[in-house]
Amino acid sequence: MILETATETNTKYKPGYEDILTPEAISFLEMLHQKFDGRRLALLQARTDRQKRIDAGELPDFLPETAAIRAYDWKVGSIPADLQNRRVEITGPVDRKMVINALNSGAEVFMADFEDATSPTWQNLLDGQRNLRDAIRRDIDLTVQNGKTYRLNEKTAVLKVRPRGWHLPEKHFTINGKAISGSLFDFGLYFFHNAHALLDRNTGPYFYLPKLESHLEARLWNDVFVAAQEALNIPVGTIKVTVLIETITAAFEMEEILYELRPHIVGLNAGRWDYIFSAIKKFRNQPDIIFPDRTAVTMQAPFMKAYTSLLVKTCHKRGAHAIGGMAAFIPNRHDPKVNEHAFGKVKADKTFEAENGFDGTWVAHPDLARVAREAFDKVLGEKPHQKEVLRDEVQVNAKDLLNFSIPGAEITEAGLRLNINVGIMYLGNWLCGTGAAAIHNLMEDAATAEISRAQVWQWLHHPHTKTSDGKEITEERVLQLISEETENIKEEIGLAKFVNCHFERASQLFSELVLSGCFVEFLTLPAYKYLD
Ligand SMILES: CC(=O)SCCNC(=O)CCNC(=O)[C@H](O)C(C)(C)COP(=O)(O)OP(=O)(O)OC[C@H]1O[C@@H](n2cnc3c(N)ncnc32)[C@H](O)[C@@H]1OP(=O)(O)O
Ligand SMILES: O=CC(=O)O
Ligand SMILES: [Mg+2]
Repeated sequence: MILETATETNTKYKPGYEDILTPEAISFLEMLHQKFDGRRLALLQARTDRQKRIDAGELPDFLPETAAIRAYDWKVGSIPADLQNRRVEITGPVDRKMVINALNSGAEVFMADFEDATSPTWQNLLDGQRNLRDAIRRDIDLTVQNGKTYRLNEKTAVLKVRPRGWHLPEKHFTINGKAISGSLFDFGLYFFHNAHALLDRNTGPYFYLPKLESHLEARLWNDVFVAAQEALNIPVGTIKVTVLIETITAAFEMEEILYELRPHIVGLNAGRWDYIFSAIKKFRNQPDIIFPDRTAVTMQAPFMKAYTSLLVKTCHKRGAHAIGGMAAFIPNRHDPKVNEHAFGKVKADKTFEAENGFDGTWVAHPDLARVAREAFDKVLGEKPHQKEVLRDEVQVNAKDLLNFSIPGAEITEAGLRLNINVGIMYLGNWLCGTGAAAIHNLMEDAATAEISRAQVWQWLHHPHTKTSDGKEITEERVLQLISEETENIKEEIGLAKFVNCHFERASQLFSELVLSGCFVEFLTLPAYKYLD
């Protein structure tokens, strides 16, 4: 193993977890940090600079300087046998029970999530690393309080891991006084401990990459992978990744992202929730762009249809898989009516994706795997994917990607109230260490909650925005609704949870996020200071 730590380092971290934070693993993280953190910070600055240009009226477009990449004939690298059929991928946090349940769910793939579905407490992250390490080695039996035991089935899903996005620091692990990036921390520890073990088991180190905003950010990941593989004497190209196209700027650089990562990339995923959030965020200061109620921004909205069709076309042109996103409807084993509703909604969503040319999709809950499978089986039959469907008829231009009109949709009082309720509910759960929760029978995570708070911000900061009843959305009105919804939440969850999980703080944080004159880039950034 070649681990060069070029300069003296003064590394500090929270004690405990010595089995994960071994001296060798720490050297590996130091190497990644020293080599790549400067570039990461420069790319984050580039995001800020670009936002200023967008605010000044510059609209995203396909890049003239990379026209050759889009014009020439090339394909992504080889795709391993166990990533050929990805028709159902379950996602979930890295909690021990959920890891076992997800691996046993019957889905082809399990994406273990350190990102949207995880509140990044030190304990969640390090326990998560342990859980994945043990799962790979099939040493993960568990008995819970009620006596129920969990162990892995003979056949389990293929494991992928989603590290945090480039913007998040890991404050509990500092090198020369600087927090390491959450991305490098999550990726680095998982890769260091498991890459060889995965290869010994005829699979590989597979990842999902979230929230990229440009192909230069993809280039950084590619360079990280090359360095990581070289350090562990693993052939370059062994790591395989799927990139989430979940920012509006990345939608204009899908070919370039595939190109930058071509030794390592096997697919793109349509991360719909962050995509909607990104559209609201990037154009928040444009006076003529305003989004209606969250429930009205569906996959049938023109800009969502344009982006998903282009994603399928781009992937298939380059030999990559196109993977669909998350329908947020969650079943409830104790309520047949909720179940029926969720199954119907998910069936429609997955059928639309399969017919649109996607090769597979995400589900949020084990009980949804069957519904998604049926929809994809119907279109794929025995084939592992449908990459031969080139979608040549799809002609999507910049105007289509930026056409945010949704005919007939409105901003309503109910939509405003729901955004406030969900935003506070989610933040309270997150502060309490839970990164994904069923709220009003919908899966809520960091991406969906971002939409809720970004909408309230936008409606408040666009002058004279009114709900459909003609009433203006003012600071006083929003504060009144926040106060009412905080009381409703207290009643719903009970005083003990309200107090123990700091829901009052969640409510305060939500107010600050929506009232702030400056839009806060990610809600997880200010909230992170409260996490242990
Ligand atoms: C926008 C995006 O980024 S989407 C991707 C990120 N988001 C996610 O991954 C969310 C994934 N889903 C979840 O976390 C969960 O389904 C939730 C929180 C929404 C609901 O979870 P619960 O309230 O526990 O659901 P429910 O009580 O119906 O669960 C029934 C069983 O299924 C298990 N289960 C539910 N969802 C999952 C999952 N995604 N993975 C594994 N097991 C699961 C539960 O652990 C429970 O197991 P048990 O019977 O052995 O105790
Ligand atoms: O990560 C997925 C999304 O929809 O956001
Ligand atoms: Mg996301």
